[in-house]
Amino acid sequence: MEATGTGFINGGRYSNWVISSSSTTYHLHEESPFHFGHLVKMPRNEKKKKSKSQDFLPLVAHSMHHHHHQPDHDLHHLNILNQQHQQRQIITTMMNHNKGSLETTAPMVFVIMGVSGSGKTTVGELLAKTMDFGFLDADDFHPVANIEKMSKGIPLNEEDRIPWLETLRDTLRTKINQISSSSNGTYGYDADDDDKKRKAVLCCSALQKKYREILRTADPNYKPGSYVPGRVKFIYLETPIEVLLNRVNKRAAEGKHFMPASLLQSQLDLLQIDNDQEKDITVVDGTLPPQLIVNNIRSLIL
Ligand SMILES: Nc1ncnc2c1ncn2[C@@H]1O[C@H](COP(=O)(O)OP(=O)(O)OP(=O)(O)O)[C@@H](O)[C@H]1O
Ligand SMILES: O=C(O)[C@H](O)[C@@H](O)[C@H](O)[C@H](O)CO
Repeated sequence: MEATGTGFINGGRYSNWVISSSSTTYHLHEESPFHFGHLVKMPRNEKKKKSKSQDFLPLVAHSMHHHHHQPDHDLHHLNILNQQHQQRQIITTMMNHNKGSLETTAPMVFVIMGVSGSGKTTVGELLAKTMDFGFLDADDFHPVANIEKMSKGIPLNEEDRIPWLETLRDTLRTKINQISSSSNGTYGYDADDDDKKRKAVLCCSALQKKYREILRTADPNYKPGSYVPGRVKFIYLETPIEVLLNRVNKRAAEGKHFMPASLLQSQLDLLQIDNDQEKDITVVDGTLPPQLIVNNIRSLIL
């Protein structure tokens, strides 16, 4: 992902900032009467036109707005850290436009996703440890029947997955509500509070777009079907089949995991990534050593 400024930060207002990932380009723009920003995909021809005026000044830009009616909710910032010419990191709190009010949408839950063997647990645990985030493994939320089914080499179907995903959604929602409410309004030290404030990493296959949509709705402000980046963020571990087969065969031979290697193909068949619409998916190279993957995740989205 990289930030390309095609405009300027002007007295706390931004205009024409372009944020792009390899496959998608978004355009932050203003809408009157309030200066809220939201993300819209920029048409390709506009992308070309704009690129002439791109300005790669190394900068730390910070923009904040207060909406005069609801100061607490109308805060929004855009932080852009340009480190080197080629390597830019974006830390951005995206805006949600919801009936005229603004909400901050800093990610609170990071879903590490991908097929079996892509390294979700390995990377997720390391990320959580490094960032001092909480750690959740979706496998721990499967009913016994699902685990038994997979152990027998039978892929789960929709009826098996939906209730499981709904349980995960509810768990994430509790987490998001805890973080939101513990960050303000309380005084004095509460031993539980530190834990409640911690963001979370969830490892979950989340293979299909509709499955991810269930997890997105853990964010109480997420409007289903809108695909506006919210508090749930996805990180996809992209790993080629040869590497996956190697890993799951090795794991099966060691008898370390309930998931047989034979189920990998069924997972690959289901895998669906809609980068065009799903702006909240960050793709990382899953073949690197775990520590490097974690570094990449941190530099891309944290
Ligand atoms: N980046 C990596 N480099 C090398 N080996 C890895 C990497 N990530 C994971 N592995 C190895 O691959 C195997 C699968 O990893 P892991 O259990 O983390 O994957 P997973 O996506 O959580 O799988 P599942 O969905 O089946 O639980 C393990 O043996 C692990 O040690
Ligand atoms: O959706 C699914 O088919 C399952 O969740 C699987 O992805 C397993 O849980 C996981 O891969 C094994 O650890």
